[in-house]
Amino acid sequence: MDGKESTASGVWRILDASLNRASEGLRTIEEYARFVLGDPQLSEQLKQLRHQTATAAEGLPRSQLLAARDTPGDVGTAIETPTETERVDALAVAIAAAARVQQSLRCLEEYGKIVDSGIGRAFEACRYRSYTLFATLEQLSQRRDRLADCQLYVLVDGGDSIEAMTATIAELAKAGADLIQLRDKRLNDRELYEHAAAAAATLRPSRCLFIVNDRPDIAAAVHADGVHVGQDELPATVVRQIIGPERLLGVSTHCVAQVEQAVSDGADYIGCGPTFPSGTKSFEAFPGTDFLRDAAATTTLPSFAIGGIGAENLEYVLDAGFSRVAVAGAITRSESPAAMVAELKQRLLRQDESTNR
Ligand SMILES: Cc1ncc(COP(=O)(O)OP(=O)(O)O)c(N)n1
Ligand SMILES: Cc1nc(C(=O)O)sc1CCOP(=O)(O)O
Ligand SMILES: [Mg+2]
Repeated sequence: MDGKESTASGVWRILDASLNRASEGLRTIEEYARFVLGDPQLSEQLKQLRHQTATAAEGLPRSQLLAARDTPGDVGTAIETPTETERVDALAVAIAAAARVQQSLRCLEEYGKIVDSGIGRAFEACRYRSYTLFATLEQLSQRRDRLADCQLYVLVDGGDSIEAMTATIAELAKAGADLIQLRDKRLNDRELYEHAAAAAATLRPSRCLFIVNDRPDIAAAVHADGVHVGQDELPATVVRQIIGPERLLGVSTHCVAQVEQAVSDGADYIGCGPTFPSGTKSFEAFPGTDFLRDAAATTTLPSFAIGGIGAENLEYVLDAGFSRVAVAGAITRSESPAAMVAELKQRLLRQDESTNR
């Protein structure tokens, strides 16, 4: 082989190896989105990118790629970096795969230009698309991580004053509430914003997440951790556009069809209820614990049972397969809110340990 020929064969070997690396990496990431995150939208988008990459590769004759392949003669197969053999968790696997995909797409783009400038452009489009998709994957994974250990969600209203409300939520967070939602239908926009800003500032140094009910605009304005919307508020997909990729999005569900819709709309968690008659909000129908069982069988998304739940009926919720609850009256109407938070939390944690969630 003369110098020219060996350069040409080297280029085909790069293209062959890069194509294999890109498609294997994309499949690795797709499996994470599908089986770990269980996110239908992201899985579909990753699949589309895998297909787009395969389409871009149609410009590279397969016979030529195969003819240039020489795995035993590859001087790089024996080179291993220390980090290559270590992956701490599934996300680390996906992130490492994402880095390999981007490097491979860049190689395909640059060396593909030698074959045909159109091929370079096709792989460039794949690379740009991968940046956005991989960022979405990491952001989604981070949101899920934040919720992973959250079990007790407390809904509070604005109280008699901002000072009284912040004192209450600080106490609840200290006692073990994992998430606190500001839900107050009496306040006007300005008042709600001021209460939410104070609540967000109070909880920011704690490990307790702060969620605003109903209002994505206010959640974003006060830098809350997330927003919760029901079936009568803006659609979840629109809410996501308002709050961005980093904030949590919770959706109320009352039947299995709504659970499925919330999952496909990209909710980070769902509320499932009403479970029992509630002193906080009146309902005409109660899907009850049957719905909790159905919801638990439908999704792996963090799911909080809600509606009339307290120490006296928690066992029925736990029996239905839930180890997460959202409560208002059981805490706020208790003589000792902090003690009630501690009691519910302890029982939820015990349930979690026994079922090894
Ligand atoms: C955690 C959680 N689950 C359900 C709800 C109820 O939301 P929605 O149906 O929108 O009713 P309102 O709370 O707005 O009256 C919730 N707020 N939180
Ligand atoms: C606001 C709300 N939404 C529900 C639903 O099922 O969607 S139940 C509910 C009331 C929650 O308060 P309490 O714990 O006092 O019953
Ligand atoms: Mg609502």
